[in-house]
Amino acid sequence: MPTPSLAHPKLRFDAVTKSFPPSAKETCSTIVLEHLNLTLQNGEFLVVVGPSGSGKSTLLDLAAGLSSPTEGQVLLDGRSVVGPGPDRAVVFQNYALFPWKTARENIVLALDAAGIERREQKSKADQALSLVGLSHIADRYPHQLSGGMKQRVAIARALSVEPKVLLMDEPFGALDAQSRETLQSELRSLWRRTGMTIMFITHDIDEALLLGQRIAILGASPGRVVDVLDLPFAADSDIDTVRASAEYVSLRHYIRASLAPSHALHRGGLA
Ligand SMILES: Nc1ncnc2c1ncn2[C@@H]1O[C@H](COP(=O)(O)OP(=O)(O)OP(=O)(O)O)[C@@H](O)[C@H]1O
Repeated sequence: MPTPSLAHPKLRFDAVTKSFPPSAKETCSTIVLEHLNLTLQNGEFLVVVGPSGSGKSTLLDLAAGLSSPTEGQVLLDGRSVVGPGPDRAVVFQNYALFPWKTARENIVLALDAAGIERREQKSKADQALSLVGLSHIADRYPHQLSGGMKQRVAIARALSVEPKVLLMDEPFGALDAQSRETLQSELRSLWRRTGMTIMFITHDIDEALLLGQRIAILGASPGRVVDVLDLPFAADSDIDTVRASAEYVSLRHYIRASLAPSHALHRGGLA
């Protein structure tokens, strides 16, 4: 019998609809995602872009098991996701580090929650910090770290439990341009080294083009996948060369047009 990881995609949204019940002043439910299909293969780096309110975070929460679909299902290795688990780690925009714990202790907490034996926790935390180049700040508290360092600790914490899938919700959104660029290139090289499956949410088109292998474009009201683009850039290409290429410029135009409120998708007619 084939193993599930060979027989199934790593992560699959199968005809997923998500609606929220009406609040006290509303009469109708809000349908956020409707019959959405999306697949991530093992080891793939997929970026999801979409206008504000199109349901990107809702989609990521479903993959994380933080909420459940109203209809359809989310499958990890062919099995229905029924809640959070150490096989999926989430990195949010706001770091979510405990301020009274050092960088290492923040990671140890996650390892403890994932059921890693106590005697292995420190070495695993140190390994994860080393992966993101932060071995030297293991004993510092979050207030002693820059925004970029805090986000690296959050990424190290996510990686420490060796998840099958890394789910990232605008992880670099709060950073200055330079830290953002540095972390983008570090994430890309981490992905190449680890072969992890990554689902990354952003509304920054350049970030999407520079990071992903594929980009899924969500449309709004209700959210659905309007297009999935395969990116032609090699994983180890030089960023400046990619940015200057005609393909990059053309794809950027296309995605911008797709995200505009009255998007007219004329892919063939792009400059
Ligand atoms: N718990 C909830 N109850 C009701 N509506 C919700 C809930 N969570 C999200 N929504 C609605 O779902 C829609 C999609 O929200 P979501 O945060 O997924 O969008 P997004 O694409 O990530 O937006 P942004 O880019 O602005 O972060 C929004 O209209 C939001 O108001």
